[in-house]
Amino acid sequence: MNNDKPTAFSVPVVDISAYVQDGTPAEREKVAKAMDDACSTVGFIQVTGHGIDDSVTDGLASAMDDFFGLDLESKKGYKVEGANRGYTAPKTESLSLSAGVEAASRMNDFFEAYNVGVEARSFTDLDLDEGDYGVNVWPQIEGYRDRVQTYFAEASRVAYTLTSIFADALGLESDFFDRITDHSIDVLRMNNYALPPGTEVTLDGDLTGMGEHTDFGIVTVLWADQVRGLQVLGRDGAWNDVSPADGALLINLGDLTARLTNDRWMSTLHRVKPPVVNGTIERRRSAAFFRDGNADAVISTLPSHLEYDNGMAYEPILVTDHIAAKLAGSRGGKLNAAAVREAARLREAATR
Ligand SMILES: O=C(O)CCC(=O)C(=O)O
Ligand SMILES: [Fe+2]
Repeated sequence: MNNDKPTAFSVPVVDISAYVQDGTPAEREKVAKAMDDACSTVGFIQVTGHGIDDSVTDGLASAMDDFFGLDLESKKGYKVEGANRGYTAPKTESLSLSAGVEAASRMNDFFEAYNVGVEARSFTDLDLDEGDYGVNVWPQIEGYRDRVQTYFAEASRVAYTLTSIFADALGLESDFFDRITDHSIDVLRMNNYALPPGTEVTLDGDLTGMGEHTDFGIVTVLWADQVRGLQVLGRDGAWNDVSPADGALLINLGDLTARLTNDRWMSTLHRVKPPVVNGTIERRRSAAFFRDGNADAVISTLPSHLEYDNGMAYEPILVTDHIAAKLAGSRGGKLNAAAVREAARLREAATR
């Protein structure tokens, strides 16, 4: 069976304006219900009514173009060893290792990325470890930092709105997520999928833009341009193309939310395979804002979800330990043996 065949798969659209603005309790209840359905059936959602102005996303896209347009040597000047920050050159990461499987092609992913995020030092009243968060480096490009930080603040606001909706949808106290995300490890990974000019490609089968993986944390707010490439693993085990509708943001759940809900809400496997057009790949851009949770928070399955999935609950896990094991896979080349459930789903998809 061909895994790449399009199927009748669709990503639910949820309009969150009742939470962004002052919606009535009844309007909010409808949103929370739609979110619960989407999170328990697909794990990827198109979000409209988020309130991020086009000028802000245009600013982000232009900042990304300015940086990725530099020559490789200049970009490499912004590499940061041992932290999830700065420039990642093509083929230095392998996301599938974070999900516990070797890539079929044994080739690292060809995306390049630039990461910025929340720093421990911004919480002056807390004694946090800088190593759990990371320290930003900023390219010497006029207005880059402003444009990226403006988008970052907006993505953070949307992530906050989303976790308020999650609390209602899961029947939790309204401050449940605030308690585990009020000094969250948040990272914005700006991704560029492009091959160096002149690289000829004949087949796209073995080219991995970004290997199959689940996101690590609580929720991801994903801005992507409309070039094809993102594929999501459906419940039926087939890979499905996904691209955002005009003005919509994609959101998806990470492993920590799957742990909270004992997999009733899905941390969906996804990967990127940009299309090959006229012998080269079509350039594609995305920016993933990850809300990973407080480094010192312990994530345990919610009592209301312990019986889901035959009573097989996850062990409680410290956020920083979980993220470190995932990063050791994607950035450190070390197979993540703890990703048992993700690896099993991937192996099953590979047999189809
Ligand atoms: O490029 C995309 O659309 C997805 C990126 C992604 O999955 C990630 O950065 O974790
Ligand atoms: Fe991802």
